[in-house]
Order: sequence, then structure tokens, then C-alpha cells
Amino acid sequence: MAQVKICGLRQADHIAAAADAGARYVGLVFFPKSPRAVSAPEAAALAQHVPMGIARVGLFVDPDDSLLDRTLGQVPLDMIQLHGSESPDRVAAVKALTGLPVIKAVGVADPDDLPVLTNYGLVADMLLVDAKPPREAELPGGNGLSFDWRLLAGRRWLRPWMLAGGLTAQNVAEAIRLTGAPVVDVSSGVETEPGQKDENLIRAFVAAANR
Ligand SMILES: O=C(O)c1ccccc1N[C@@H]1O[C@H](COP(=O)(O)O)[C@@H](O)[C@H]1O
Repeated sequence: MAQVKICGLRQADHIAAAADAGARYVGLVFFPKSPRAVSAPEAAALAQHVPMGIARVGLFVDPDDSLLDRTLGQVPLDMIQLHGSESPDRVAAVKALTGLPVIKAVGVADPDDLPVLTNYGLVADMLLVDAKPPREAELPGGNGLSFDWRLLAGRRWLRPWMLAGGLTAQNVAEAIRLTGAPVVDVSSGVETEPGQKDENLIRAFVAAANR
């Protein structure tokens, strides 16, 4: 059984479905290139629909201070997810600037990618282990690609962590079994097309992760 984050929500009814199914984190994407991107006013409206006890995570890709300031001035967020090439120093700076816990995403393709997680574990509040995006990918995440989960078997870091990358209701139980992930994060695996979440897929994913 793992906790669940549903990322890239853009509709109040999908937030309600995620909450009702038992998700513990919901993600709002502030990256204009993403098909899941929301504006700050849209996110502020959506945030009102998130029940107490569920963390509102703002996803950013290499944000500058002004984007963070402007967004946080309008949207009540509980955590920041950094999904770009932010250095450990930048992670620390974002924590200091926003006063919020930071989740740092790291792309993994082979064993050489794992030591980086130890470095980020010194500064981030939570680690997010995702598939490494292919060179030609437009997005650094949210591509529905998974990686060899056996790379993570028996691994432990200084911080809590979540697993992401190509997870679906069909494969999430196996991913949890192989990695021991305490939290799983999904975006495209609960969509019918890029950016279009589906309530039944959300419910099926949370049920499968909680089984
Ligand atoms: O979801 C997006 O559009 C996105 C854009 C830019 C960076 C990250 C993004 N999503 C994150 O990517 C992973 C994996 O998503 P998927 O389930 O494979 O589609 C997840 O952490 C999302 O939060």
C-alpha cells in the first residue's frame, strides 16, 4: 500500500475524484509547455476544491524567483515540486524563498544516476524518482515513460521519496512491490489523452496503489 499523488489536475471534479478515492497529494502544473499547465488564477480556483489534509503541490521546471513569487502570491500551495535541472543549491534557495517543503525530481535510467539522489537528499524535503526523459522529449516529465524499477530495489535515501514515470493502474502494484515506494505519482497514466484526466482511471489507480 502506497500513498498517491495525482499530478496535472485541471478540473474541480477530477480533484474531487482524487480526494474521494484517497489521494494524499494533488499536483498543479506551472509549466506552460505542458498540456496540463494551469494559469495562476485557474490554480487558485482549483486549490479551493482541495480538502484539508491533501497537499497541494505546485510543479515548476527551472522557475525563476519572480515566477515563484507571482504564483505563490495568488495560489495557496503546500509544497513545491522542482522537475527541471535545478542544482542542490537552487533547491535550497527555493526552499528559503518560498518557505515551503520542496520535492526534487531526479531522472533515472541506469545505476550511474542513483548517487545524485543522495546529494539532493541533503537539501530537498522529498525526492521524486522519475524516468529520465529522452533527448527529443518536449517535457522533462509527464511523458508516460517508466524505467527499470529493479534499479531501486533495496535503495534507501535520507529523505522520504516518491516513484513516478509511466505508472498506471495496471502496473503500479508491481512497481510498489519491486521498489518499496511509499508514495507513487501519476499524470499521463490516468488520462485518456495528454492533459485529459479521467475520473475512472484516477479511482482505479488509487485503488490499485492502496491494494
Ligand atoms: O505532467 C506534466 O505535464 C509534467 C511536465 C513537466 C515536468 C513534469 C511533469 N509531470 C511529472 O512527471 C512525472 C511522470 O509523469 P507520468 O505519470 O509518466 O506522466 C510525474 O512526477 C509528474 O508529476
